[in-house]
Amino acid sequence: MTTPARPAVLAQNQYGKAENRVVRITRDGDTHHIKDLNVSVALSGDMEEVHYSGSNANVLPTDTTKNTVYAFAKEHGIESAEQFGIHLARHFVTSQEPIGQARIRIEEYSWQRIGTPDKQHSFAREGQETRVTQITYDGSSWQVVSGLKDLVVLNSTDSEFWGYVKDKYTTLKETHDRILATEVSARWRFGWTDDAQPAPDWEESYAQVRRHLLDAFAETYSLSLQQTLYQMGARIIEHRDEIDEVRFSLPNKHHFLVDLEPFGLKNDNEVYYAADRPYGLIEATVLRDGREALIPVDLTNL
Ligand SMILES: O=c1[nH]c(=O)c2[nH]c(=O)[nH]c2[nH]1
Repeated sequence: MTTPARPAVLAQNQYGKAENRVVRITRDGDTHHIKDLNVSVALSGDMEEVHYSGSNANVLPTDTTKNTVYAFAKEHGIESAEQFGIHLARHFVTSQEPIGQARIRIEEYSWQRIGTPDKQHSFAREGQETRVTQITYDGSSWQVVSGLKDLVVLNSTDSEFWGYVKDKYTTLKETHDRILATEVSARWRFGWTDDAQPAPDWEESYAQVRRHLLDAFAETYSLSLQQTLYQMGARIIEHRDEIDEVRFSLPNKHHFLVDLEPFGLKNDNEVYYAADRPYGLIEATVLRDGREALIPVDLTNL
């Protein structure tokens, strides 16, 4: 029997439970460890019928995907966000015939120990960045893209901006000493794609990539945020063999010198107005030479 022609055909589709908030405590005697994740599951595969006719025969309920996240937190623990995402993706693809691909996105919120050394069960939520990862698995090949967002950094000197194009609308004054500040959103893609290769040490990798990124921001004498961006990416590519690609989205958090002359005061790079908008938005990918750029251009969707 041939299927009737349809004027409207189903294209890309995925489904799953988004934003499963899971907190896992591991008790090592009196020393407790905490992992705090927000896990989103998106499954795709042979899902035409549920859309066309409403048959749910191939549909693993999103409620089940939620339960799986919590059950896996108990059964397998959460060694790292990446490892946990890999476990989940492998499970959905290998246990359900109609599911051809799983995408697991995870945000991780970090907690710092507080309290006395004899009581290792109190924590304060760290106000800095959110760690993120996205795991995609199609039954044979992995893609792991990790990163961070909302990491605000500032250099109070060693930043200049001059020598730029000037047309009839240009009013910006050249500067040889300015504040450079940004809220880093970065994603890095691992070269690891195959179960046959040893997987990276995900926790160590995150710590080292973050360190190189921050060191490069702090140590670069900047002639533009674009130059600083490239230095941050290059430092990661040069020091971390497991990473093939880094993408940044860097809002330039402008700090404008306030004119204090009306008050008879000299402003010698001391008092700034921190503008929140509009902001320059500097975005680029830094790639290991010879590799393909695969991280999406728009990081707000990742
Ligand atoms: O680092 C900068 N890059 C720019 O492209 C730019 N444009 C601008 O107005 N200020 C800055 N700063």
